[in-house]
Amino acid sequence: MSSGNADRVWSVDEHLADVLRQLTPLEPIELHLLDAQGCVLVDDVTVPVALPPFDNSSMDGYAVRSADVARADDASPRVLKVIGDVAAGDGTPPTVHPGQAARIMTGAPLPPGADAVVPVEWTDGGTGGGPASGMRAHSADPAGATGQVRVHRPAGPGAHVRARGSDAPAGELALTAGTRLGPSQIALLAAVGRARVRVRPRPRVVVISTGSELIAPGESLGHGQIHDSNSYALAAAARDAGAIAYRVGAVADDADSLRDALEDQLVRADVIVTSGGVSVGAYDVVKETLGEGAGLGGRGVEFRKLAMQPGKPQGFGLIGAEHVPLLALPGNPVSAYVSFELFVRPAIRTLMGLEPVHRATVTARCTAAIDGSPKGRRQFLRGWYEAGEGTVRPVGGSGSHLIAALARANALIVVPEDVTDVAADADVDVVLLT
Ligand SMILES: Nc1nc2c(c(=O)[nH]1)N[C@H]1C(S)=C(S)[C@@H](COP(=O)(O)OP(=O)(O)OC[C@H]3O[C@@H](n4cnc5c(N)ncnc54)[C@H](O)[C@@H]3O)O[C@H]1N2
Ligand code: MOO
Repeated sequence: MSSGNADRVWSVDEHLADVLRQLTPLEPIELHLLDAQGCVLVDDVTVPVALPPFDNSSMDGYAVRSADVARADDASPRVLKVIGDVAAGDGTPPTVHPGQAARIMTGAPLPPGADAVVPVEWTDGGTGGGPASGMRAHSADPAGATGQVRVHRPAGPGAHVRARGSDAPAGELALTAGTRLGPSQIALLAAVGRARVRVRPRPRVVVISTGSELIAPGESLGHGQIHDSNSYALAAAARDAGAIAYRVGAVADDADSLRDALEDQLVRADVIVTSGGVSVGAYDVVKETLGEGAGLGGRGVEFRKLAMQPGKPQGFGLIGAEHVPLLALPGNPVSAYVSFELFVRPAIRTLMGLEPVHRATVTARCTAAIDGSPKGRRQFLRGWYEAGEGTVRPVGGSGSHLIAALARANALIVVPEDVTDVAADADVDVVLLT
């Protein structure tokens, strides 16, 4: 499949729909918790054991029987016998009988017999003096776990006790399928004892830039050469979208080199993104190679013209035995990046099962006039969006080589197909890039 109906001009929405229609979310796999960060859970997770699993203290203090301290006050502190320490992790705490207290640490299990905790600040801390501000380290003062304690304030039943299951009872739904795993969801999974979870994995996105003029950053330029910025931009954008990016260095404008690179990369790719070589020049190697099927199998790549600026020439298809989606983006740096945001990012998010697949679009007041937007093409101008003011201003011009202006933008201003001029202070649609 080389170019389909070469004269047909596709709208942005038609191309996007065609790409997404041909993608299916990746098969779920089981991953360690941290490897699953940012991924979508595919199963409901229930709480296997109550959280917390046992009644425990929320304060450093003394585990008591609440009836013993019901009338304690500064004038007549209640004196209790200290029978030992209960530290966090203690499996066999002593039983607290009437008239007794056990020194207890935050998170330690409430000992049998006790039904409340008195914070150490409400006691003399076993010193025989005034209210304590804390406990001395057990290593420095082992005697603190014995002797007497004077309690100055009452603690009712359940005071400073975190009841078993008060966070999440056993059997309760912890997380529902479809939840994206951020740090707090990972905290909950770990807390309920899950080490691994089934999620849709991050797609492995192989980024290949093409062009015999391209030199790696860090190397000095000869005449006619430029640094390869697209493979960096696209790999970074792929990561930002949630993918694992494999950046392949620039491939020369030579069909055999590109075919070799694709054959090498197909085994590890869930998506392939190329940049350059898709317009109408004599060295447009991506079009030349993939348009002829590349001998790579799959359904082939179709090259199209889109009614957009930048990003007019685009290729899309499924290649190789595994029908790996390949998006061939134009080489101009702004065209490549804008195309990524509009088509590749939604593709990545679709494969991950993430919603929404698109960047947010808002309406904003455009503080400067725009003129000369190409008729019949949806234009995406770079802009700076001020959320607090609800305004946007164009940054740089419309040229698709303006990388410096792109780096100062945080949004794309959308000028519709049927609009060529926008008056200052008119409302425009803005795609937010952050
Ligand atoms: N006669 C016509 N010429 C062009 C047309 C057209 O319709 N008729 N379309 C123009 C448009 S629009 C675009 S976009 C570009 C797309 O060209 P290609 O995808 O074939 O890209 P290249 O020719 O390889 O490169 C274009 C431009 O971008 C620079 N480039 C390429 N790769 C990188 C990279 N990795 N890092 C930095 N810069 C890169 C390259 O040096 C060129 O300057 O075609 C127009 N021409
Ligand atoms: O479509 Mo090209 O991307 O206008 O520069």
